[in-house]
Amino acid sequence: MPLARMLRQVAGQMLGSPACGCWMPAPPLRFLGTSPRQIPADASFHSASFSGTDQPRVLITGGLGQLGVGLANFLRKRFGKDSVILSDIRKPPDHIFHSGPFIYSDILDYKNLREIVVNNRITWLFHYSALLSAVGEANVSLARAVNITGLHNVLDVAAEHNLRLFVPSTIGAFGPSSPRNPTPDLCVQRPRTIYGVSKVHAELMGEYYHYRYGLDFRCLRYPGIISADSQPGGGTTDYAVQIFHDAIKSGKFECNLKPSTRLPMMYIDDCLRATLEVMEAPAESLSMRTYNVNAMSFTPEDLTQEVLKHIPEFQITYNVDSVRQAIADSWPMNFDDSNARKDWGWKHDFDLPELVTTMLNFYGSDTRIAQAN
Ligand SMILES: NC(=O)C1=CN([C@@H]2O[C@H](COP(=O)(O)OP(=O)(O)OC[C@H]3O[C@@H](n4cnc5c(N)ncnc54)[C@H](O)[C@@H]3O)[C@@H](O)[C@H]2O)C=CC1
Ligand SMILES: CC(=O)[C@H](N)C(=O)O
Repeated sequence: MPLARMLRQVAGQMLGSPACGCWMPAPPLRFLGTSPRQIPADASFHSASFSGTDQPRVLITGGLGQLGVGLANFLRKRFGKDSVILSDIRKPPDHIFHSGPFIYSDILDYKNLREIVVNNRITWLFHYSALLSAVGEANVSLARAVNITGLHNVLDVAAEHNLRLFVPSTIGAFGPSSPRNPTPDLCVQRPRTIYGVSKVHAELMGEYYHYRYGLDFRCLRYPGIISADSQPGGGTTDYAVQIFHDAIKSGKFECNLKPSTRLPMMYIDDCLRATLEVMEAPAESLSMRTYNVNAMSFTPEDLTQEVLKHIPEFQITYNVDSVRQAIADSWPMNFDDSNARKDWGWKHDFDLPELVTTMLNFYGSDTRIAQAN
C-alpha cells in the first residue's frame, strides 16, 4: 500500500472519518466524561448551530467597555431585546442594567462561561473582553491572562457548543516590520505589545480551531474606534475620542501623540455594522477568517484642521506619551481592507468630515442639555 494512503488510513482510524472527507475530529473537551460533542456524519464543515430561520441567541463578553453596549443595542434592534445578553465583571450602571439582559461573566472562569452558554442556549458569541494596548503594557501579566487564557476558554466553549464566534482583532496585531502604508491582510506580523501579541495569537488560534474542528470563527481587525457615548478603555487611539469632548467642554485639548502620527480610524456605527455583516455573511463568501476593515486614516493635525472648521477658537497642544507614541509608530498608517470589500461587500459610511460633524453634534447637544438643566 502506498505510504501516503497508509498514513491517511491510520489518521482516519485515530481521528474518525467524517463523511465530507475533511479532517474534523471533536474539539478538545475540558471535562472528559461530561457529554462529549459528537460531530454528526453529515455535518457541514462550516455548519452553524441554528437553522436559517432561527434568531441567534447572543452573548457578549467584556460588554461594558467602549464597544459592547453599542453592540448590544445594535443587535437587540435586529434580534430582539431578550436575545442578546451583555456580560462583564463590572457592575453595570442603572440605564444599562435596565436596557436588557445583563449577567456576570468572568472569562477566566471556564465553568461559569459554559454554564451561561448552556443555560441560555447561546448560539453566537461576541468576545469583547480584553486589555487594550496602553493598559496592557502597564499590566502585562493581567493582559496575558485576560487576552490569552481568557481566549482559550472562549474558544473551547465555542467549539464544544458549536457557536458562531466573533473575536475582534486590531491594527495593533501588526508591528514595525509589517508594511505600514498600506498594511494588507497577509504580511509579517511581529507586534511589540502584549496586546498585539495576544491578538495575533487569537487570530491564529481561531483559524486553527476553524480548520481543525470546524469552529465557525470570524474575526475583523478593527482600526481605532471613535464613539461619542462611551469612553475608550486605555488604548493608543484614545486621543481621537477625547479631543471632541475637550473641544466642546473647554475649547482646548492636550494630545499625547505627535501631530504627524497617522493611524487608521473608524466611527462606531461603521464598526458595529461591519461586525454584524461579517457574522451574517454566508460561509462560502469568506475566503479568509480574519479580515482588515477600514474607513479613514488621519493624524492629530488633520483632525485639528477639521475641528477648527466647526470651532475656530479651538487650540491643541502636544505632550507626547512615549509609550503610546512608540506603539503608534509601530502600527499601520493605512489599512488595506480590499478583501473585506470584495468578499462580503464591506463599505464604510463615515469619512473624516462626517465623523467630526457627528461627534461635535453629539457632545454639543449633550452640553446644551446639561446647561439647560
Ligand atoms: N476600542 C477600539 O478602538 C478597538 C477595540 N478592539 C477590540 O474590541 C474589543 C472591545 O474593545 P473595547 O470595548 O474598546 O474594550 P474596553 O477596554 O473598553 O472593554 C473591555 C472590557 O473587558 C472587560 N474585562 C476585563 N477583564 C475581564 C474578564 N476577566 N472577564 C470578562 N470581562 C473582562 C472589562 O471590564 C471591560 O469592560 C476588544 O477585544 C478590543 O481589543 C480592537 C480594535 C480597536
Ligand atoms: C486600536 C486598538 O486596538 C485600541 N483602540 C488601542 O489603541 O489599543
